[in-house]
Amino acid sequence: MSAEIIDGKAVAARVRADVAREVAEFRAATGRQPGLATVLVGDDPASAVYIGGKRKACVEAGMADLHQHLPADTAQDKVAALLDELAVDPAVSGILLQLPVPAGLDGAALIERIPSGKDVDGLTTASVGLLARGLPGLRPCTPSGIIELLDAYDVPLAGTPTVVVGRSELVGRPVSQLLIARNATVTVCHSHTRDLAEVCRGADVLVVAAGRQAIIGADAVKPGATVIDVGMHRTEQGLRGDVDFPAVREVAGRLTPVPGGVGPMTIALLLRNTLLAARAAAGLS
Ligand SMILES: Nc1nc(=O)c2c([nH]1)NC[C@@H]1CN(c3ccc(C(=O)N[C@@H](CCC(=O)O)C(=O)O)cc3)C=[N+]21
Repeated sequence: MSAEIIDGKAVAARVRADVAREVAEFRAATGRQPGLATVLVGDDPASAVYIGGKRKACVEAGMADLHQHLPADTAQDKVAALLDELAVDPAVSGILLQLPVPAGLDGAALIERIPSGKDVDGLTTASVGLLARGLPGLRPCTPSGIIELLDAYDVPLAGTPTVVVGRSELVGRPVSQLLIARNATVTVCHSHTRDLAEVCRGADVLVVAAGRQAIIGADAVKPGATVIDVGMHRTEQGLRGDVDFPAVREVAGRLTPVPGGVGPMTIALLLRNTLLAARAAAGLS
């Protein structure tokens, strides 16, 4: 039996269409336009491609594209000063500092300049704290995109044995917390985990965000499990994930592809967060 392939592109298109409709309603009700300030420092080609995708999606959703590009050799205090300007600019609903920043800049310190109300990446210490506390706030885009995908396919989470592979700040930790908030029974694995495959085989939902190509093979997947692959590796054969797709496809019940799985959801949830930030700033809920 071959797994059902989870269509992240289709679910993301639905989310984006919903956001576009709600942006139009917001503009009609308030006379204001939500705006996203993407900040790119330097000319890393991969970052330029990602930022391009985010800006295009932003315009398609009816929001203002307030992109800022700084040269790679910009000093820390100059980047900080730009972020401080954006923080108080009423036209800016959300700020996204593209990571990684060039060597020599302290990305973590720069992220902290973003006020939590404009933190559409959900990466500031304030946003992380709100998530940990279960208080309202902007949630990181990739983790919320994963939850949205699971919901779109009616994957039950309450009480479900769920394994997350990876404990990064960007994905592993926050997705674990979102899953706990949905009453999943969550186990977090990482580079120190003993017998990774055996732990993973206990999961009905397996989220793989290890950053290592093909770390999850068929031996690590319970027959019928739902497998979410967050990995992204550029290889000579094309984009690949953290999951050995052809092998796991024969065991899993549902599986996300790379590309076309989690990636498009990240952008869709960034748009949703920008709309939520604009609404909160306008005093709407
Ligand atoms: N502050 C910050 N926030 C981010 O959210 C952030 C970041 N920095 N730095 C880089 C990573 C990467 N990221 C992706 C977004 C969309 C796709 C995406 O749409 N991928 C498509 C295809 C992409 C392709 O073909 O190259 C897919 O998987 O189908 C991928 C990766 C956001 N990131």
